Amino acid sequence: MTKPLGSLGGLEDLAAQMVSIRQQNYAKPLQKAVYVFAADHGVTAEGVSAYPSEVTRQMVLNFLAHGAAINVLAKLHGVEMNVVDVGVDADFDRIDGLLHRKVRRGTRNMMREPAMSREEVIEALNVGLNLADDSKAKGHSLVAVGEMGIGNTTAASAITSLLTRRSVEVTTGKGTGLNTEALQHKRRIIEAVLQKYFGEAGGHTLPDPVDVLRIVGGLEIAAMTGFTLGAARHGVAIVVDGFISTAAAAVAFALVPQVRGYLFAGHRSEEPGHQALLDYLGLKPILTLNMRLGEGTGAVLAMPILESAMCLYNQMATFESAGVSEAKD
Ligand SMILES: Cc1cc2ncn([C@H]3O[C@H](COP(=O)(O)O)[C@@H](O)[C@H]3O)c2cc1C
Ligand SMILES: O=C(O)c1cccnc1
Repeated sequence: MTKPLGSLGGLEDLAAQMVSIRQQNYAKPLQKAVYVFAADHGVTAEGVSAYPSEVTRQMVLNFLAHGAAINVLAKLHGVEMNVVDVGVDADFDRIDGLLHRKVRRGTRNMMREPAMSREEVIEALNVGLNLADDSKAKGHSLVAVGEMGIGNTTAASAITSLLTRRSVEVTTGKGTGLNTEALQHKRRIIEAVLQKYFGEAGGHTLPDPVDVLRIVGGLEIAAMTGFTLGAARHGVAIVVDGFISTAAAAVAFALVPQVRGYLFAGHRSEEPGHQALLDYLGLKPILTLNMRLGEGTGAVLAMPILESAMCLYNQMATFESAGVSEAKD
């Protein structure tokens, strides 16, 4: 193509991965969607978030009223927005525009008992797997995974420590904005949970990934794991967002390593544990904007970059067709 060799840098890597995912369909325009999975967390009873858990319900209503950051970005970039209730602690029975997939009203408090039963975690995984089938049927070819769930950085940090073997100190950050003292408390809670179920330093062998989800995960996290597995199975490119959706993708990768080839990391979150997950997955973030929001915002922001990479690949002239002289040897 009419450019110095390698001059489009990371865009060339993105195009190469996208072509390998899309195979003979690579020249078709991308059809984009974001799935925002929402659920509550029993562990919020331990004081691990700067915000009260009612915010999960309130933000779901805000998504449906188009007022959240993800609504603005999805609209701007032509991305279909889907909001999924997997386990919000509220009754949404008569609300239109929401995908009603509630497994239960929030997880249990992992400090006292496993967050979910075996049946619940399987049901939540199936919510995601089934939505990936629906997404494929709608023709989506590039999907972003986002979430809303007060307390879910605590679940994501516990998952990250168990999968990556990194200390809670390294995998735990301030989430929505804890002060230094509250952050220390959050770390102590996560350490106590890991000690209780997995022994010293999270044990010596890698626990079963589904057990990790069941004990310290979240309903929306399990649904994101299922969605990631399902989209990869259908050969659809997936953009993971921040810390929590990447934790879900890491569980999917621990279950089925082939998932890796379908994943893009939209951005690098400010949550410190995100880097541990990106290292574990071997992913390089497309953007670095010091964001720490979630909802799928970083993933949707990266979609136009992926589209740009594909358009360059598909539309640029070659040296031969444009009559431009190539490099001297
Ligand atoms: C108004 C508001 C909007 C949000 N959108 C995403 N999150 C993000 O913050 C939460 C995780 O942080 P923590 O573990 O500290 O509770 C998740 O809901 C995540 O999506 C939000 C949080 C708030 C308060
Ligand atoms: O990186 C994220 O996704 C994130 C970070 C902090 C709070 N909520 C989400």
